[in-house]
Amino acid sequence: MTYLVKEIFYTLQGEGSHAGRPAVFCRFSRCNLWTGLEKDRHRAVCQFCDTDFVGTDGEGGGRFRTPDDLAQAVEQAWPSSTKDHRFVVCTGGEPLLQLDEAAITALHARGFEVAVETNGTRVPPGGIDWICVSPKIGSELVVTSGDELKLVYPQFDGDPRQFEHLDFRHFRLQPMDGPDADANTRATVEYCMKNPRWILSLQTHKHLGIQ
Ligand SMILES: C[S@@+](CC[C@H](N)C(=O)[O-])C[C@H]1O[C@@H](n2cnc3c(N)ncnc32)[C@H](O)[C@@H]1O
Ligand SMILES: Nc1nc2[nH]cc(C(=O)O)c2c(=O)[nH]1
Ligand code: SF4
Ligand SMILES: [Mg+2]
Repeated sequence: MTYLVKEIFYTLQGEGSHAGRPAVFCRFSRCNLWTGLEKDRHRAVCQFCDTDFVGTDGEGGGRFRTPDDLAQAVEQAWPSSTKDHRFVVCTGGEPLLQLDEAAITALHARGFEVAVETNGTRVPPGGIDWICVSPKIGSELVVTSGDELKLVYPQFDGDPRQFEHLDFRHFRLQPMDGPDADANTRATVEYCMKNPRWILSLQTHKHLGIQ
């Protein structure tokens, strides 16, 4: 199994329940809901993606031939040799197209707690410590339990109530970034205030000007 990775970098988790926590981000290449090419965006299942996940040419990116090669690259991005508080967020692209149990085991062996950001269309391998599912309207959601459900809002036909029966500990609503970001943020604040089951998730890294 060769892992295709767009980039690996150290920053703060910007979103969701772990916002503010130092983390290495491992951004896998490729997604099953969009090619990542602008020419295809209008016909993609997921059309609002804010991320470049094409190729392996980003900071720290590359092709990693073994689980341990991947874990070593993640460890290299962590700032200290102590194993305290090590945290990696596997994202993408869609990380569950590539992340397997062997990679998770290798990351654990180097002391990392492993979180995943997924669109919820692929069954996760065992061993993940924190699963954040962000459903995309128009795709089939197969991951119906996890730690955090983080819905980008608003999505056409995407009434948040349709997810409330699912088995997640935290329900988060994140304003859709893009041309209507300000209006989407106001709508998200209003929705959370009217429906306190949902807690606002801001993309704080974008406001902080960090990766
Ligand atoms: C780029 S995705 C990668 C992980 C996975 N493919 C997924 O969709 O969850 C990481 C997170 O960014 C969110 N996201 C993507 N585009 C966004 C946008 N325009 N505004 C707000 N959140 C966005 C996704 O919903 C997801 O929670
Ligand atoms: N700082 C920071 N936090 C994030 N949380 C989720 C991200 C993602 O792209 O998956 C992301 C990201 O790209 N940067
Ligand atoms: S599913 Fe995730 S990575 Fe794929 S296009 Fe949508 S937001 Fe981007
Ligand atoms: Mg991002």
